[in-house]
Amino acid sequence: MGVERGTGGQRRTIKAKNRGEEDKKRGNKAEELGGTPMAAVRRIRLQLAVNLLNPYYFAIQNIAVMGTNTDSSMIQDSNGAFPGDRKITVVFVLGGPGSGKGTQCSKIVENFGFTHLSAGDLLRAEIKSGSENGTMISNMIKEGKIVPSEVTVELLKKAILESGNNKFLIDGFPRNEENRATFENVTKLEPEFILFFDCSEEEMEQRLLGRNQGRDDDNIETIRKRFRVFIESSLPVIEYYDQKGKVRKIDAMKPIDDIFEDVKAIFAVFPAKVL
Ligand SMILES: Nc1ncnc2c1ncn2[C@@H]1O[C@H](COP(=O)(O)OP(=O)(O)O)[C@@H](O)[C@H]1O
Ligand SMILES: Nc1ccn([C@@H]2O[C@H](COP(=O)(O)OP(=O)(O)O)[C@@H](O)[C@H]2O)c(=O)n1
Repeated sequence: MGVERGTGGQRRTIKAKNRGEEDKKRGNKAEELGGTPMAAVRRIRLQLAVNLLNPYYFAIQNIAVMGTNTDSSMIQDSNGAFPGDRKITVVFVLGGPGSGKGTQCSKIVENFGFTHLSAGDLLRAEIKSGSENGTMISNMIKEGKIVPSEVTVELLKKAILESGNNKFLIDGFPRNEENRATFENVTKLEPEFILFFDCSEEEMEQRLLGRNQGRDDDNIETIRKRFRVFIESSLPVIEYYDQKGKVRKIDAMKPIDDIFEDVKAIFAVFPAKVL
């Protein structure tokens, strides 16, 4: 399956040569935002170094992949005690801004008992919490840029470890190659598949302008920047998984309930939640 941009817009296949370009640009542009992203990464690395001196932290953070099942992984602490023999299932939910990822995730949660982890929601909660990374994250989101992966992966890892569930929809992640590689290195978790919502820019733009959630980034200028980032940085990740046969593409131009019928067919491999 070729991964193409938009159903109704100009269709073009995005080649892997774009991969990494946004990451390079972001590195150069980081200083424009006061050098804060790199400072945040340094802070996290320093914190990790301090944490490694703490035996309890080491015990809960040492995620080991057990067994030979390649579709799912077992995640355990170094003593085999926390969080127990949890078999973790991860589905990445990707698609352009406004393609309907969050809307469909809520329905999957209701019907299939997954826990929904939206990378964007976790980042926005981090801003609200008054975290020292808050200003940097807020600046990146206002610019439609991708927050350094160390920050986002830490938030996802914490949410997974704190959850009692073992099935996760990770929405809006991985958004670039760095997100993907960092998550894989840190958690050793491999997604079951990637649910990809394919929608034209025209439709996504209309939806975002009507979303009305008071988000700083749902204005026309930032929306267009987010579309560019999606094409340059996120589509190559979808192509990467497509080459592994892991992409389940959904026509996201349809009405919400029709889309969910298609989603349900894909999730039929998982047991339905007992209501
Ligand atoms: N299939 C659809 N048709 C029309 N509007 C939709 C559809 N899916 C979602 N929406 C609306 O579009 C907006 C963006 O949807 P959302 O799920 O927040 O997208 P994403 O999480 O991909 O950014 C929301 O206001 C939502 O209610
Ligand atoms: N993996 C991610 C996900 C979101 N983000 C940031 O959060 C913003 C909003 O992402 P989102 O997933 O909540 O919303 P949509 O752009 O999909 O509507 C993005 O434009 C990025 O600035 C990020 O940096 N890294």
